[in-house]
Amino acid sequence: MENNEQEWTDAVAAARAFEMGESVASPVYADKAPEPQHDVRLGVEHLDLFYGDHHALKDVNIAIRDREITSFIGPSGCGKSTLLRCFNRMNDSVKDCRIEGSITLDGADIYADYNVTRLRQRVGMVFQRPNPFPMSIYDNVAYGPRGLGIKDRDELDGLVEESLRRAALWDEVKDKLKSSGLGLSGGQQQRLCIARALAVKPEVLLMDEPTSALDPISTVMIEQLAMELKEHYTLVVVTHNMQQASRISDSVAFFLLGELVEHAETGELFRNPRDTRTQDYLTGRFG
Ligand SMILES: Nc1ncnc2c1ncn2[C@@H]1O[C@H](COP(=O)(O)OP(=O)(O)OP(=O)(O)O)[C@@H](O)[C@H]1O
Repeated sequence: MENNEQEWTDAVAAARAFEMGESVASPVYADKAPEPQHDVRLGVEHLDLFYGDHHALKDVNIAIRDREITSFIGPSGCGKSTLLRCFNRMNDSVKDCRIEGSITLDGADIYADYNVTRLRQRVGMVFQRPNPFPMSIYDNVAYGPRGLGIKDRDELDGLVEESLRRAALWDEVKDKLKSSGLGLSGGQQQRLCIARALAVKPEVLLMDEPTSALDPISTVMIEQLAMELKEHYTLVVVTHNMQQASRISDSVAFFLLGELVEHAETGELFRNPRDTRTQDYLTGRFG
């Protein structure tokens, strides 16, 4: 399946969810991970993930802190998106995907007895390519709340406006809320998708290469937006863009071949990587 088809399928699956009610040692530097400034929101312990026989994540341990931006970097195929998708169980629908270990959200194991609809309401996702639904701007944002049973027009109006404001799009679209979301520019569409994710009042926002399909100006807008959003949300961002990771992240995790090699404060990781594999990647020796 093409990537964008997969993303569309995932986005629809997430939205629909609202309607239904080789063996590698532990991360070398796990003990030197950044000192927590904020509470741990997502905790990953001894996570192994297999796609059939393929061991895609290997004994991953990481703590994702609240109201910070954590970026995942690493060469293509190292497992960044796979881990991101575990956080709201988007891999559940992947045939032959199996996980071992635990992921907790505020201490509760999301792979134990956890309501997946509730999980996807608390943990929203923004994909690489903007994927507005083929409906009006208003209906795109109201889609999730309606799926959660909100019917009151004033309440929906309030949620739509608040979400579009938070996504820094309100001023640009307030006079054309009935127009199709597909008529917006790429950067506006991505902000619309962020507004759509915010409308169900999530606590965590996952972003999978959210700017890789955008022009530089739209990229800057999304980066600024992400930095504003972290005041209220926990953000996890997959990016191939090292400058972006260094600009927006509080901490950065470097993955290689399914292993979390190093997780450190952003300045520390870029200035003083502890693992030679991280150094080699950052200096362009591979990847
Ligand atoms: N649905 C799937 N079924 C089988 N294998 C998969 C599936 N999704 C990913 N993989 C494999 O798992 C490994 C990790 O993939 P993943 O997409 O998580 O990597 P990534 O680091 O996000 O890569 P990229 O930067 O290219 O997006 C790769 O070898 C990939 O081919």
